[in-house]
Parts: sequence; C-alpha cells; structure tokens
Amino acid sequence: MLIVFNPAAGARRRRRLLAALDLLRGLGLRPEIAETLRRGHATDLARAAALDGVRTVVAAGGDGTIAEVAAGLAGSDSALGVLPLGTANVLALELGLPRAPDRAAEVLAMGRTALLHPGLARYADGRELLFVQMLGAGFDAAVVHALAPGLKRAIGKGAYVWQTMREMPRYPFAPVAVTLDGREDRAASVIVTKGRLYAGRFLLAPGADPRAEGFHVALFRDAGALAALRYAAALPLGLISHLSSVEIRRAERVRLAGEGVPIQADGDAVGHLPVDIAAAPRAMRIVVP
Ligand SMILES: Nc1ncnc2c1ncn2[C@@H]1O[C@H](COP(=O)(O)OP(=O)(O)OP(=O)(O)O)[C@@H](O)[C@H]1O
Repeated sequence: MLIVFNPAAGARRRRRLLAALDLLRGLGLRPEIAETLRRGHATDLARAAALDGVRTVVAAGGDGTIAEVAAGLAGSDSALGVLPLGTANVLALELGLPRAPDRAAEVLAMGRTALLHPGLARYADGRELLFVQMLGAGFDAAVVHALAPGLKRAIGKGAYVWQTMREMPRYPFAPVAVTLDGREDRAASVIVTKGRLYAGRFLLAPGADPRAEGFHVALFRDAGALAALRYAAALPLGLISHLSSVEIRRAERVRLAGEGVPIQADGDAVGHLPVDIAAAPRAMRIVVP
C-alpha cells in the first residue's frame, strides 16, 4: 500500500494522517508514504506505484487529490483508497467513507472494493482530464477559479461562500451550449456530476451514483446575479433539483462549449470550455466500507 499525501489539502491535516498511519501499522499493514510537491504530482506517484504492482494507492487529501491519484491508476489493476483530509471531501461523503482516522484505517485494512466509473473530459487540444465526482462549467467554476488557496486553508468551506458573494455581481454569464447524447440545449451554468452530492453534503442530483455508469447533468437555465443567489440559497436546503429553472438530465456523452467559460473539476480550476465528456475507458476499484 502506498499513501499519497497532499500537504496542501484541507488545513493542518498531517496529524490525522499520522494517526491513520499508526492505526494501519497496528492492523499489520506497512504502508509507504509519498508526499506531493506540486499540483499533478499525485498522478505521477500513483502511476509509478501502479507500474510497480502496488495493490492499493491511497489518496490522502481532498477530491482534487483523489482525482489525481485516480488518473495515475487509470487502466491498471491497483485499487484506489481514500483518507479524506480535504476541505469538502464530497466523494468520501458520497460513498460513506469515514473521516475519523481510526475508522478510515479500518476500511483500508479490510480492503473491500466497489467499482468506480470516473468521467473523462477531452479539451479541444486533445488533452484529457479524469474526474471522479463532478465537472462544472460557468458560475461555480468562476468561484473556484477566483478562490485563493490561502483563504480556503484559513476558513475552509466558508471561503466558497465568501467567493460566491464576490463573483455574483461580476461574473458575465456567457451562455453554455450543451449537447447531451447528440441533443442540443443551452444553459447559464452546467454541472456534470457522477454523484448525488455537491460542495459537501448538499443534495444536487438525487439518483446519481459514482458507482454507476453515465452522468447526471444539472442545467441552470437562468443567468445573472439574482439567479445565482437563488441557486446558492437553494443548495444548502437541498432544493436545487426542485427549482423550475434547474433541469437534471441523464447522459452518457456531454459536449460543453462557450466563449471563455471557466471549468472546475472535483473542486479544482481546470481551464475553459470547450470539452467533450464521456466515461473513462475502464472502471476502477475503490476501497469502501
Ligand atoms: N505540494 C503541493 N503544494 C500545493 N498544491 C498542491 C500540492 N500537492 C497537491 N496540490 C494541489 O492541491 C489542490 C487541492 O487539493 P485537494 O482538492 O485534494 O484538497 P482540498 O481542495 O482541500 O479538498 P476538496 O477538493 O475535498 O475540497 C489540488 O489541486 C492539488 O493538485
């Protein structure tokens, strides 16, 4: 087992990592630790471990770290493990993965796995990006793009609320052209999700499951600061999918295009539209309770 630790995830999570390590050792495991030095490093570390035949590579961080480790393991037989040390930890909440180091260590030691079906986004220049939970284009991505990492470390999820209020009056709401399995549509913002949850425990797409194939696509029809405020208020109340200006569709293939529209994937800023989204060529195994 290799644990890939992102020291920049969450806030001061090294103690939780060390606690989990002690517990894993107590359960008879001898995990190695590799610390990431920069963005994207977790992918290189995971890929090298998979080539070496390491059976389980654990992402110790948040959703961004999980996605990077998953990208490195793609196509291999190594399983993905998770020690949730991030800010939002949406995938961990989605799959019921415990945050407490003792319980997380127990889950990793048991080694029970489920299938995970990541999404793969392809940019116009042919680059590919794997995501495990969701990809957003439009307003939520603008918030992620503008978020200062220091603020996130200092005040955690509150940083998203603060940045959302700042972006509302200034985001230009360029329209997003959406193609769902060949059918054309339009929206002000779009979230292509594998899971039910968004930004923590908030319900976005009832019925979605990262262990199933395909995507749920939330189309936010209304543009403008007031609409963004309405969506932001409905989210913590679990009411997003009930709003008349939000439609949730299922699709296997999604194309998103829009002039200068930012994208976020698994909570990280990852460039701009256009992208073509489909299932990753192979499902992978993830360690679950
Ligand atoms: N050594 C490093 N220094 C700075 N950034 C890093 C380093 N290693 C990884 N990163 C980057 O840190 C970013 C944040 O990581 P991650 O998403 O795991 O944590 P988080 O944002 O706190 O959690 P969540 O996504 O669950 O809210 C990722 O984009 C990752 O590429």
